[in-house]
Amino acid sequence: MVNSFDEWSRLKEVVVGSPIHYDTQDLELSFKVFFHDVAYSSFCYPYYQSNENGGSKDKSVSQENYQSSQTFATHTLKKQYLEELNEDVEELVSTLQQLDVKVHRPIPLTRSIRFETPYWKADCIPALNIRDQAIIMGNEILETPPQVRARYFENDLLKPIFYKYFEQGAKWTNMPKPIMTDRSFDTSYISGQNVPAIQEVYPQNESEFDIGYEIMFDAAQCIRFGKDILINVATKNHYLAYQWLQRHFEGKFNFHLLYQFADNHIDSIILPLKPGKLLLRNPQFFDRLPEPLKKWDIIYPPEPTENIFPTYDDDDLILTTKYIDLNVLSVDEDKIIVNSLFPELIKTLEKHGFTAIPVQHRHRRIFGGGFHCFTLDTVREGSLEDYFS
Ligand SMILES: NC(=[NH2+])NCCC[C@H](N)C(=O)O
Repeated sequence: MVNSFDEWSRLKEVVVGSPIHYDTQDLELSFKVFFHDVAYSSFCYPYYQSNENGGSKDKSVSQENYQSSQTFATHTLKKQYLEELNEDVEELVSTLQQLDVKVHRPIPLTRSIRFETPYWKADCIPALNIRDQAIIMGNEILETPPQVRARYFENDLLKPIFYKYFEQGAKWTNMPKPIMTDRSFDTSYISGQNVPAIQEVYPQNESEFDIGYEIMFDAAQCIRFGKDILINVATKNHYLAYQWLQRHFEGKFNFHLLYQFADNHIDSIILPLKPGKLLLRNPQFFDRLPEPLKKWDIIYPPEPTENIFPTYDDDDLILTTKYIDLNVLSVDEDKIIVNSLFPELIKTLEKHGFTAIPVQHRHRRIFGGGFHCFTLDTVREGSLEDYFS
């Protein structure tokens, strides 16, 4: 039976994503808006630092590719990375099984699939970062509305699992699905002002189906602490989702709005490891935490260095910050699955009394996720408790 209220209590069942046929990325508006901070600004990757004003990394993408949402460039991911990723994900699965956790897997993609809605076209990606589009809120499976077009049908690959839980009595809800025309996106986060992003770089073409900003939001923008849920809001799209969630869960969960902690996901910034112990990327975030969390023991991880990552080519597209390994998965209040390639983080967690279970994860920056992103904890032992008062 679905039961998951927090990020740390004893894990009993989990879904682990599938990387099979993660072959391409559509470099179109929704992708660029989503990954702006990491892939399309000078934020985190050396390539951009030497190219501050140089614009986009995908040099192959010409201005014409941006002219319409119907045309876009495609980035092909290297086979070697995918094979190595698959090995690492399989190691994660067997580690979880050895820890007595029941592992479910999505339907793997058997081929690349191009699809079309009445409004735009995209290429399916596999259900790999399954933290992003579904959240377990107690006994309820909640599917969140996609923000990247290629991910529109991704959750269908999880349906056999969700149906099994539904048969066992789970509630199962979908937030409204967006039409996702160009103008559905609030790009003011990118401009850094209350105005849309530069239209030459992020052109938002008009469509007869424009209805204004829509609810677009990822589950990974929430972090669960029993009755209390942190929710990162960076755009009007997210704010609408916040309102939807508050109304839907009124009286059951309290949502604490974090304003622009990040562009979207926050599970490489803040992760509770057990009641009273919080992993936080760095002290810059402390002042903006909800008051009750300021009383918790804060564990700051060591600053990651470039040498813990594989060396990538200039044409590889990096989708995460260097902080991605904070994205750990707790098996219980003691055991935490951590990337073996970041031994300094393992030492830090051990110093704080945790048992680190090292699993190798090489290409987290290419595929956009760590162990927390790749998993959906459907059954944990914890219950609806108040950890904030
Ligand atoms: N659930 C996820 N996919 N989380 C990934 C978050 C990665 C985050 N944007 C970073 O670059 O560090």
